Amino acid sequence: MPELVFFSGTMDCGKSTLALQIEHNRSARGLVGMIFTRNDRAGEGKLSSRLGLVTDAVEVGERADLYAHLVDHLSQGRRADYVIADEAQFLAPEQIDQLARVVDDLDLDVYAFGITTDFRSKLFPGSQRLVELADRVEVLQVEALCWCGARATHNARTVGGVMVVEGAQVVVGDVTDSADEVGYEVLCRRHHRRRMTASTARAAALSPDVLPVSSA
Ligand SMILES: Nc1ncnc2c1ncn2[C@@H]1O[C@H](COP(=O)(O)OP(=O)(O)O)[C@@H](O)[C@H]1O
Ligand SMILES: Cc1cn([C@H]2C[C@H](O)[C@@H](COP(=O)(O)O)O2)c(=O)[nH]c1=O
Repeated sequence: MPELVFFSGTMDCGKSTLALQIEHNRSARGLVGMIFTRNDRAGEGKLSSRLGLVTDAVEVGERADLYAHLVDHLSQGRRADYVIADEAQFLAPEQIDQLARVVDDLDLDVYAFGITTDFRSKLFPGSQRLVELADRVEVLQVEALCWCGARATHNARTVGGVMVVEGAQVVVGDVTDSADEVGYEVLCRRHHRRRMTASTARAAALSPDVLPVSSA
């Protein structure tokens, strides 16, 4: 039975790498994938991993109909044996419904990859719809780690290493600690709640005046 699978995790946990591996293994056996993405850091129409691999992909516009795109593609006599959708958190809920229809009506497996929650730990609308509709939600096995060593479960947005909690939901960026630009850092829930990034923790450790963090 074809499935809609949502591979979810924090930033930097290997989602795009896994997407590229799935693509590689299937294409090595002669299968042809339809690869969708939206707002990849490497630029329009790219699916890229931090390990340096990159492949071409169809850039999904805000109003694109993914089901119609596949029907058009197939009715032109072109092949698609499975579908990959990276950065799926950026898709609209209707586009996730279209992916579910691809599974049910076109009998294709759809593998969607994305972060579940934003920098405020709120669900992205696309990810919410995936959790609602997916046959399976898979958490990636390679753990991203918080600076404290615990499993990272949350994404923080930073400016100069300092966590911010206000701003637009979508700001394309990387897990970097840049002085002025927006960056991201993965944290465990405890340190996300306390707004404690690696650099604020370092600063606190160096300050003799700091009191232990309360349990509040
Ligand atoms: N230099 C490196 N050596 C080994 N692994 C790396 C290196 N750089 C990144 N990685 C791995 O790649 C992962 C990020 O992969 P990527 O597919 O870009 O993540 P995601 O799509 O989830 O944001 C990191 O968690 C790490 O496991
Ligand atoms: C937390 C969060 C992230 N983003 C952006 C930043 C990146 O461009 C992508 C995630 O890509 P990755 O391959 O999973 O690292 O999402 C955002 O726009 N808003 C956020 O709150």
